Amino acid sequence: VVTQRRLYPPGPTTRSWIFGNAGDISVETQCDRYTEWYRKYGDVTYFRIFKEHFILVSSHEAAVEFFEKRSKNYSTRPFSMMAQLMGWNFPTSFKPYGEQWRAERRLLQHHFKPDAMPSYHAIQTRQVNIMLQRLLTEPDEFRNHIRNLAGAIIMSTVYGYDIAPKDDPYVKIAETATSKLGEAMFPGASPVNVLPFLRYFPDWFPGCGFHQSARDTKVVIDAMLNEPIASVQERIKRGINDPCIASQLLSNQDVSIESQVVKNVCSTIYAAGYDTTISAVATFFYAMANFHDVQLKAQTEIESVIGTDRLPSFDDRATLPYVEALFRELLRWQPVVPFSLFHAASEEDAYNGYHIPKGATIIPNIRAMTRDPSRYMEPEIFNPSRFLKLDGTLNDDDVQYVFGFGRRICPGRYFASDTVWLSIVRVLFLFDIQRKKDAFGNYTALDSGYGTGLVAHPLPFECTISPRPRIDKQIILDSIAEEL
Ligand code: HEM
Repeated sequence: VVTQRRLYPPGPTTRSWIFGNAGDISVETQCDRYTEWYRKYGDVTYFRIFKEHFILVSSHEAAVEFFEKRSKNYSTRPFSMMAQLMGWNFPTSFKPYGEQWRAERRLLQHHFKPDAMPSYHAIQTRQVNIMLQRLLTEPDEFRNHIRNLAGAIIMSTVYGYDIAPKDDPYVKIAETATSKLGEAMFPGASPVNVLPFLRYFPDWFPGCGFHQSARDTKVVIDAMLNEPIASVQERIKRGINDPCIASQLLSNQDVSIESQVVKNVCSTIYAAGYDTTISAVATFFYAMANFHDVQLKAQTEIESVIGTDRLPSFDDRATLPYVEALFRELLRWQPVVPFSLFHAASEEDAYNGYHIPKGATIIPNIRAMTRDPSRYMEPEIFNPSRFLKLDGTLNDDDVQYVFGFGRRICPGRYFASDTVWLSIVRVLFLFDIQRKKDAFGNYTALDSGYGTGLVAHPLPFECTISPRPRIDKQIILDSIAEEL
């Protein structure tokens, strides 16, 4: 009997039949390896780690084909044993395609649809202003101010809770839980992800140190799910009804929503929205210090449209095309989630004659799409003008693909866009961001590079943030105080 061997898409040769490409790739090297593989093998690449199949999708066209045209088959998520042991399987983001996911996703979409956005503008404006005030007094602490901005906006929107300026207990819990995410999600990061039977082996067995890490994380995740929501329930009992998302979900009269669903949805917003917002705003400071001419151009636009005696606000967004282009370039230049969240194939499939096995993990290589030379000339250069037509108006590349694809596209994208846009336009208005100078008065190079986690952050770097001399500080301080 002649059986035909199924042909997988092209990809690196395996090291051995058992290991596949395990050892070729790690959390630290994945970015370089993916780049190398798609350049060598094309936009749909196959590799294997033990018996797990992976398909790396590196072009926008292929991503649209998989995740949008064939979304029925590619909208689920891969299973991760480590995520399950840690308790990191609660977020909507990691749930398999199905009823549970659909119910939670519906609630997220309801609260984050475009016409719900103005209801969050007061919170976003207030927190951006707090960040401006802190930048005036403690500019070198800018990374902390950004973390506070992101944490405060989400905690206030979701739980109606004002975080403490330093060491807030809820923020600490969420940060600890999130720091474990790489271990849970990256295929080779924990042995139990590739050899799930290891979960039945005791702690002392070689390679089973993951048990302790899983137990520790589980405690933190339980706190993240339960503690903030308990405080909202407590306030509702006392008759205090904040207009936050949690209290709306808990006191919805029309449909009773299971309390576990409320906890999942609220914590998902934190888990998905905190680190991502921090990354985008931190990249803004990094890019502005590195590409000072871009900063000047944006400031010139703001000054000519708005003047110097009032802060820009959401209503000004459509009148500032260069700032909008800068915002898009920020998302393109250093994509916040370079390899998105992995999708998986529900059923086997064929693509260009190649076999896609059932259960294969599909990796959207967003980073490669942002560096496609046929779309973006000199992709490593930060150049907002690539999003402008000759007449200075915006072109139709709105880089939405950095928020993912198809049925799993980021439901928080409008909210994130508003937070990041207001942050950048107000910081540009008020401050000059520069590289540091050395002892001889020369600007020092700024090339700290980026971390390798699920969410890409610029590694620690320094810059000088000083109020722009053309802006009357007092007028601004007064208007900030009015909006607080
Ligand atoms: C600049 C900021 C952000 C970026 C670049 C970003 C990007 C992404 C990406 C790439 C995905 C994966 C989509 C896919 O699987 O195809 C995603 C999923 C998700 N994002 Fe965001 N995100 C951001 C901010 C936010 C915020 C602020 C929230 C919450 C308000 C949020 C909530 C979610 C959720 C819940 C999912 C999972 C959706 C699902 O699995 O159905 N994100 N995001």
